[in-house]
Amino acid sequence: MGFLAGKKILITGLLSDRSIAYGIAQAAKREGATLAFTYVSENLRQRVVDLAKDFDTDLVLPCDVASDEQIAEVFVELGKHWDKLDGLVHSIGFAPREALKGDYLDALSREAFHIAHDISSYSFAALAKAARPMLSEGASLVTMTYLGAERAIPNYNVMGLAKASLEANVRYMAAALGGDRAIRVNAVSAGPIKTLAAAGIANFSTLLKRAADGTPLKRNVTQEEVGNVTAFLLSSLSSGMTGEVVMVDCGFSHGAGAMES
Ligand SMILES: NC(=O)c1ccc[n+]([C@@H]2O[C@H](COP(=O)([O-])OP(=O)(O)OC[C@H]3O[C@@H](n4cnc5c(N)ncnc54)[C@H](O)[C@@H]3O)[C@@H](O)[C@H]2O)c1
Ligand SMILES: Cc1c(CN(C)C(=O)CCc2cnc3c(c2)CCC(=O)N3)oc2ccccc12
Repeated sequence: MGFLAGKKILITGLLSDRSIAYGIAQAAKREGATLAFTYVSENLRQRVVDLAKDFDTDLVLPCDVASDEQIAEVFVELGKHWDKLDGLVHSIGFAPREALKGDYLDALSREAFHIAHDISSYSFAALAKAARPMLSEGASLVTMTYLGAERAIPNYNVMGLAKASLEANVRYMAAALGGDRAIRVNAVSAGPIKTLAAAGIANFSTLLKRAADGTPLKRNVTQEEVGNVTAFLLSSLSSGMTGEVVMVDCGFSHGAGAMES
């Protein structure tokens, strides 16, 4: 019997088999959870339906988090299949590509700031607001953040501000939901991983190598490892944790190597 046996969990952000959401789904399925997924746009539906087959589910719903209607519709539709939701995984981040390269101020615009915060931070609270009526006693919400929230990492730029906002969101959502059915809210801060969101980022391979060399474990973290910690945060094994950001980065952020980078 896995430690997520009988849990009904909605996972957003599944795009490929390299997605962090894919690693999360693998761990959650292994631990006995029943899964549902969302996809951002119609052209990606079949791709996500096919990926969802790896997790024995055909519950795959459209959700562009820029749309309040689509967010609301997710939980109306989900409510037709599940009477309660035990877990929600927010694995969504986006800023206009041109904002993630070069000098922070040169790359910054009001629109890039707005989009990054809307899609990468507000969306987590928006999903929680819409899910709230169907969340079970002891339900757990988890989002994905990055060290760029705390440190000025070259090129991460306005995404760092959005992740800082997301981490504050975790604390305020935990405060709002804790007294209400003991619903918990936490974040996993993952080290760099070569996913589609990382593709096309200038010098990403250098960043990966530097991260591996700079960590106590001398390697990069994997989707599976992020998935295992996320599954733990989704389960009652983490019942004493809420409002927390957990580093899953092979020790990079606390290791001596971080000073050299
Ligand atoms: N890859 C890394 O190095 C890394 C490290 C730490 C944190 N993260 C975070 O992990 C999360 C998942 O990213 P990933 O690395 O798995 O890449 P990914 O490209 O596999 O996933 C990103 C997801 O965001 C979704 N998305 C983008 N805009 C959206 C919108 N408007 N509505 C709904 N969904 C939207 C995409 O469809 C995709 O599924 C992101 O929050 C990212 O910031 C990634
Ligand atoms: C690590 C790291 C990542 C991975 N990571 C933690 C992320 O959070 C990915 C963020 C991201 C957000 N928006 C977009 C893209 C990536 C690329 C495609 C696009 O058009 N928009 O992205 C970086 C960008 C610059 C520097 C480091 C990194």
